[in-house]
Amino acid sequence: MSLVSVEHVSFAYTAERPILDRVSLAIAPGDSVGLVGESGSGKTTLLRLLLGLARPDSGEIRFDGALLDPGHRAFMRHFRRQAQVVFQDPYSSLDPRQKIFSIIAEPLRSLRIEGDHKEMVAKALDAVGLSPDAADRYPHQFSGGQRQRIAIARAIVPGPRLLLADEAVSALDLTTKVRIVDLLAQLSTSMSLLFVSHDIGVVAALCKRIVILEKGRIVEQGDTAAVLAAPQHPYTQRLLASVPRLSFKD
Ligand SMILES: Nc1ncnc2c1ncn2[C@@H]1O[C@H](COP(=O)(O)OP(=O)(O)OP(=O)(O)O)[C@@H](O)[C@H]1O
Repeated sequence: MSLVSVEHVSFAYTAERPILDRVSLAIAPGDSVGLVGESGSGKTTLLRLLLGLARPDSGEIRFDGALLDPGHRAFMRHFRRQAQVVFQDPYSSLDPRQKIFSIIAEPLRSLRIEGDHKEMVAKALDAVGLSPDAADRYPHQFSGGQRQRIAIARAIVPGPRLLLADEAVSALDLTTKVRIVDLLAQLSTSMSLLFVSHDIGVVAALCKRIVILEKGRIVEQGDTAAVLAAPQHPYTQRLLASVPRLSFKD
């Protein structure tokens, strides 16, 4: 069974303009899926629906077989522990007044997860390649790449089964980007990953499957290497033509 299934989902912010049009995709346990499309294609909107921050106008989203219903409080509490998100900007996503321990432990507090928070935070820091003493410092004492590691640690600390990443490496310089992609690749062996990006090259390096979104419609999806080796849709061909060199995930 799929961990996430999106079936014929449509959504509009205003009546005049549909943003998502009958979108269907599935994420299996252990899958890494790249959602690619140009700016304005609806990637973040789909992510918002997947997080239960908005409700589809039609169609449905299921998590582990159960309907994702933003109005169902008990379900949403369970769901929030299972699905965590990392955003693009490692500067604005961390509260500058809080120490790293408090930032990473936040989901443990808000989700009322019991246990030794110190130990859980230390494990999360270790998983993202930061030393335990990072816990006592403040965000301004870290580089952009390190801040993104902290944001990832905060996302994985409750032990999610699904990690959603929205342009999570787009703001980073090339070397840092490669390191964070490596970290996400490593994490994707123990959880499902939905990686939203306009950068098809990064998706090729990280994701087993790729979904191409154009103006709110999925125009192509499948095994990343297969889709990128022989793109069927002109939009995918155009996106690919703008990337000079790709290395495929095997
Ligand atoms: N709150 C909103 N109210 C009205 N329109 C919105 C809202 N949020 C997004 N939109 C519109 O929906 C469309 C899709 O936006 P979305 O952010 O989902 O695209 P995207 O593919 O994530 O783009 P980007 O890569 O630039 O972030 C855009 O045309 C945007 O202007």
